[in-house]
Amino acid sequence: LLQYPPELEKRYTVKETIGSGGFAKVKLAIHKATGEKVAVKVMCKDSLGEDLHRVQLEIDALKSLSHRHICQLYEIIETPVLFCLIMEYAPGGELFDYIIARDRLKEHEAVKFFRQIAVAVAYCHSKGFIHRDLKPENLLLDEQQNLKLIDFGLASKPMDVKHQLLHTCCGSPAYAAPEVISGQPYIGTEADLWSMGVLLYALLCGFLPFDDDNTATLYRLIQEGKYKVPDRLSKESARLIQGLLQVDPKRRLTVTDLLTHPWLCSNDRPPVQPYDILEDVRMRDVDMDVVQQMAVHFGVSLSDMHPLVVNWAFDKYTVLYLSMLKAKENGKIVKLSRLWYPADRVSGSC
Ligand SMILES: Cn1cc(Br)cc1C(=O)Nc1[nH]nc2c1CN(C(=O)N[C@H](CN1CCCC1)c1ccccc1)C21CC1
Repeated sequence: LLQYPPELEKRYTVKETIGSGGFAKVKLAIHKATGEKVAVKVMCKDSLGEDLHRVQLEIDALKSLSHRHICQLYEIIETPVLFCLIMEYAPGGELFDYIIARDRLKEHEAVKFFRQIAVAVAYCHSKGFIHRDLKPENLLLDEQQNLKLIDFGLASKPMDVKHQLLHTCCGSPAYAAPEVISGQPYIGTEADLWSMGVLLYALLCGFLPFDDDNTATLYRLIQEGKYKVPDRLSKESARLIQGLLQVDPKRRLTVTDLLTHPWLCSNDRPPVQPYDILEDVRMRDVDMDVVQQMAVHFGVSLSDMHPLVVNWAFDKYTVLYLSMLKAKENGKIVKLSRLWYPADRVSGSC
């Protein structure tokens, strides 16, 4: 790959590639100031072609979404030829590989994961975003075996998320809703819920409900909406899958039905709290201890540092604040070294 931007090299040590697909490459990197691992999604502008607008969609979505089950955007470094998205690193890899390694998940583990996915999708919908590509490949495991939703490149933000009709047929065919593949205008939230049904089936069975090498056959199977339910599935889980894999989107469960479904609140798990869906790191109070450490690091006053953090510019202040917060939540003590090169000092009063 061509040389990385100086801005990236200065504050990150770029390591090996951990993912490559389509028009992007994901590298592991170390955030020098905190020692924390991050993932850098690098995209060359000139090889993006008409995918450039997808990157813009993904950036807009990621800048608006901040939730514990969505892979957090930390910093954006853009040059005339490159986009570099510095993002949260999930060391557990893709949920897809996790399922394959175990054949299929036990019910109690599927409940745990599916609840996290449901809360993440409910949060996205509440912020007006449709993911449109929900599948196990787009769910990563973090160090605590919790899920992080990624790949918002197909996401869309219709004005009225509940009623605005979408037209683009996109996402992976096996997870696509009947109304999406039939080319009719469809409501994004309803299409995401169908994909959740396919996802839940894959978690519990280890294979797909609708699968065929021939795409035309696959489409027919999806539009018929007939699939086999293995006997070993519990009645409750089979009923939930049936509620999600309704060919008629008007008969399909909504995300609210989903969050209150008995199967999700089984094994004495408390019902999902409204906070779980509204949580936004930015709406939480700013952690003033972290801001104070940053002020010392940059050699400025707390009152100069605070506005730079709550500015959420996805710049070197945003990544430092979020990286420190994550380390703190993981019980790690991060000692920020004092900056010696004045050029890096905060511009303005100092
Ligand atoms: C695979 N793996 C194994 C370990 Br250990 C860690 C990982 C890993 O990927 N961790 C990780 N942390 N944060 C990220 C990743 C991967 N990653 C990704 O965004 N990964 C996606 C994976 N998509 C799934 C279907 C098609 C591609 C990707 C998108 C474009 C190009 C390459 C990769 C981010 C940046 C958000």
